[in-house]
Amino acid sequence: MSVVEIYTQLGSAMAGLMFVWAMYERYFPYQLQAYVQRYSQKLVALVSPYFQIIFDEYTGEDLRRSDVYAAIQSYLSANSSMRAKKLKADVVKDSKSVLLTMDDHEEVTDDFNGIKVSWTSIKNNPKNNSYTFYPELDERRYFKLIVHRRYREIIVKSYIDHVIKEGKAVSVKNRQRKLYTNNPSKNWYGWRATKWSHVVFEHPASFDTLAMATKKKEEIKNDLIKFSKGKNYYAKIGKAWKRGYLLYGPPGTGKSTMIAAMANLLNYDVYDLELTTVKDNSELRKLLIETTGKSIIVIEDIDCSLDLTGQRKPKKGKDEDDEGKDPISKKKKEEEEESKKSSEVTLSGLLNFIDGIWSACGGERIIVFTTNYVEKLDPALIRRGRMDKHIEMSYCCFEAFKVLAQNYLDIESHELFAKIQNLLEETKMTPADVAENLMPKSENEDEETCLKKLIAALEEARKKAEEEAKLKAEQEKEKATEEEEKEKESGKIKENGFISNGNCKLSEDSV
Ligand SMILES: Nc1ncnc2c1ncn2[C@@H]1O[C@H](COP(=O)(O)OP(=O)(O)OP(=O)(O)O)[C@@H](O)[C@H]1O
Repeated sequence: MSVVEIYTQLGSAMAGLMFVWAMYERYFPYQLQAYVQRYSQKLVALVSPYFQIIFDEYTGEDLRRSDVYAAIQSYLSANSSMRAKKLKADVVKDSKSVLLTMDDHEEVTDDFNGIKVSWTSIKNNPKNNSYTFYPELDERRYFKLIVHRRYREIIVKSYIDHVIKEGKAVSVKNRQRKLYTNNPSKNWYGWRATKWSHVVFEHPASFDTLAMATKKKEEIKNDLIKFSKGKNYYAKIGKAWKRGYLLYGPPGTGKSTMIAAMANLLNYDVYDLELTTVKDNSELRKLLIETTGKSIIVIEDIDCSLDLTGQRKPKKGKDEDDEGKDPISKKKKEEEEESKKSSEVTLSGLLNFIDGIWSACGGERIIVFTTNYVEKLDPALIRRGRMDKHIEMSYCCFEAFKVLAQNYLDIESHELFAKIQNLLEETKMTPADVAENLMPKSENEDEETCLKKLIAALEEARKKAEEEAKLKAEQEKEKATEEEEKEKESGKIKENGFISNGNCKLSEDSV
C-alpha cells in the first residue's frame, strides 16, 4: 500500500469517526451520555496505572466555595506561572501587581520529593443550556490531580497537605485585606437582617507611626506577634485561639489608630461591629460565625453601644402611653420604639460572643473593645480572660511627641524640644491635638513655625487648666464652708434640744 493510499484511508477513517462523534453528541440522549462517560471512566481507571483525585470548586449541600480548591488554585498560580502555556491574569493589591492563575483546561506538572504529579484545571459547561433553568448552576470547575498508583499513600498523606498549606500561605500574601461592617438590610420576606459588607482595608497606620511610649509599644507588638504564632500553644493549653484587647482612654488618644496598626502588623482583616444594628443575641452569634480567621473584631465605644446591664427595661403597656396622641406622633413614637427595641443584645449575649462555645469556631481572632469611660463598663465584660490585655491610651508624653515630630516634620531633635518636654509634663494634650498643631498648614510653615504653634497651644492649654483648677478649688472651698456652717447650725439646734422639721419645731423627746 502506497503512502498516498494510507493517508487517504486514514483521512476517511478520521472523517468517519468525527461524524459518528458529532452524531453521538447531538442525538444520543444527554442522560445516557452521562452513563457512558461514567462507565468508560471506570473502565479506564481499572486498566490505567494512574489514579486521580478531583477537587471541586463548590462543595457541600449549600454549595460553598471550597477552601481547598482556593488553596490549590493559589498553590498552582505560584508554581505554574513559569510552566503553563495559558494563564489568566487578575489584578491584586492596590492594582499594583498581577496574579497569574492557570487557565481552564490547562495542565501543569509538579514535583514532590522526586514524584511527578499532574494537575489539570477543568471547566465543564452545561451540555445544553436550554434544558436548565439556571444554566450557570450547572457549570462545574474542578482540579484533577493525576499520579501513579504506586505513590498513592505519600500523595494522600503528605502531598495534598503540603499543597494546601503552601497555597494558604500564598493566598494570605496576595490577598487584599478587607474592612467589614454590619449593615441592616431587608431580606426577601421583608425581615430585617444584619449582614457583613466590606471595602478594601487601606489604613496606613503602623506601630512605627503610632505615638506612644516605646516600651509600651514594644510590649503590645510582642504580645500580638506571640499570639499570631501561638496556634500550637493555644491547642496545648486547651484554649480557643483568640485574644481580647481593651483600649481605653480619652478621645483622640489613638485607639482607632492602634487597631489599624494591629491589623497592618498581623495582616488581618477588620470586622467593625456596630452593636446597635444587631437585632438580638442569635443574630450576633450568626455574625460571629460568618467572620473568618486572621481577623480583628472591633466594637468601638462599647460603653455607649448598648444598655448592657443584662436587664431589659420592662415594656410599658401600649394603650397606657398612646392615649390622647394624634396619629402622626403615635407613628413617630412607634418608629422610635421600633429602633429602640431593634437591638435586644444582652450582656450575656455579648459575653457568649466573646468566649462562649461558638467563639472558638475559626480561631486566630482578636476581639477589641474601645471605650472612653472604662469605669462605666460591667466588670464581667472586661475581666481578664475575656479582655486579656487592658491598654490605656493616654495623653501625649514626650516620647510620643517625638514620634509625631518625626511623622509630621521629619525631625528627630530641635532646640525647642526641651521646652515642649517641660510643657508636656505639666499639661494634658491628646496626640490628636499635638498632631494637628504639628501639621504644616501651608508651604510657608516650616518646622520651627509648627513647633512654636504647638508651644503656644500647650501654653494656652496649661493656662486653661490652671484657671479650671483654681475655679474648682474655689468651688470646693465654698462647698466646704457651706457644709461647715450647716454642721454648726445643726450643732446649735441640738444644743438647744430641738430638731427643725419645716415649720414646726419638735422637742427631741417627742420624736
Ligand atoms: N497615638 C497616636 N499616634 C498617632 N496618631 C494619633 C494618635 N492618637 C491620635 N492620633 C491622630 O489623631 C487622629 C484621631 O485619633 P483616633 O481616631 O485614633 O483616636 P481615638 O482614641 O480612637 O478617638 P475616639 O475615642 O474619639 O474614637 C488620628 O487620625 C491620628 O492622626
